Amino acid sequence: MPSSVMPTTTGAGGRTLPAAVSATGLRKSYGDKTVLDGIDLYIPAGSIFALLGPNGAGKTTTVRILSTLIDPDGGRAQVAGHDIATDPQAVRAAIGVTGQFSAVDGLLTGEENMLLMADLHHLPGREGRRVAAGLLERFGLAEAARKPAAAYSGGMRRRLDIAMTLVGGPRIIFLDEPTTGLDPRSRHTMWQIVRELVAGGVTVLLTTQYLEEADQLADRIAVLNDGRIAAEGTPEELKRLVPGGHIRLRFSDPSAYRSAASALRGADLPHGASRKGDAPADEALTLRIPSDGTQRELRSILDWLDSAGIEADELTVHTPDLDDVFFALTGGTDQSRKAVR
Ligand SMILES: Nc1ncnc2c1ncn2[C@@H]1O[C@H](COP(=O)(O)OP(=O)(O)OP(=O)(O)O)[C@@H](O)[C@H]1O
Repeated sequence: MPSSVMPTTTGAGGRTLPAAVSATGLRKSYGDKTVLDGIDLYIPAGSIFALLGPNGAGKTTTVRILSTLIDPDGGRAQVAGHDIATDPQAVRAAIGVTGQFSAVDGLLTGEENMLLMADLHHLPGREGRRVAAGLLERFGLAEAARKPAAAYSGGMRRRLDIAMTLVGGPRIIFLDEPTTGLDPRSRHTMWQIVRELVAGGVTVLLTTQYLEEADQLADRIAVLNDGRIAAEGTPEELKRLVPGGHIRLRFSDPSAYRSAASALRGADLPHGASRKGDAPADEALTLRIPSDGTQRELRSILDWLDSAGIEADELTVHTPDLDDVFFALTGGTDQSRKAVR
């Protein structure tokens, strides 16, 4: 395939989706330590893809390979339609990368940092100033633009870092742990920034140790563990991989609750739900019916509720959260669970 042709796949409705990033069989070892043991990735243009994994899983190594900072020992990858091995310059021209170690120079002001990037991208002076001012404004840094970046908070530095990445107008952005160490407010601001980037047509590959972050942002998630992709899919698909989903019925009338609970005990529900469905003794008057969360099962449970004359005041579907998935897939201990949160 010529290096300028983007690989494609057939998406929903038979549409052909161009890949912003595609990789097959990426391998990397340091000495006798295998860091990546054959990674395949497919990231459609205009989407957010999260590489989720514990410390040392190989996330940064993957980003460094895809951004041509290091060579893989094996496998192939294309970024923006360019082969990382044969056309690294074109790859670099198409991407922006912000890493765990930021490019921000603390001695320079925010504005000076931006203008330096504009210079690096050979923007003429006036155009450079216009782009810099626009991005500083967009990222809420206009007021602090004349202050040295060393005086910025962690969240401001991270925003400046992304603003600097955007000076060259990249169509694909790699964000390596963009919110590690940020407080909840700054993390939410960063999430909003990522969403806006993608709304503007940019493709984002982000690495994260935070399950909630992947859940909030990503169209698709790959769980990286021990140098391999343990599972890949939409957040909802991943959550369906592990048990723990249920339908919750809440009643306000205690007698309706009691009769529903007794009907449920004798019921023959899908998914073996009936016997376990008689929820905890419950002051909140709720019943839980185990469910895999699929449309088919939900429909049959609703049909059964109708036929049994059960009408709850509230019905909610609970899928297992990514915590459940992550620890099922990575075999994490309580110790690593703490480290990952
Ligand atoms: N240059 C190197 N030399 C030797 N080992 C390395 C090198 N770079 C990475 N490693 C090792 O490769 C493994 C994966 O590292 P990587 O930084 O890709 O993980 P990560 O998933 O990004 O983890 P973290 O969340 O801690 O950043 C680690 O065990 C690390 O020590």
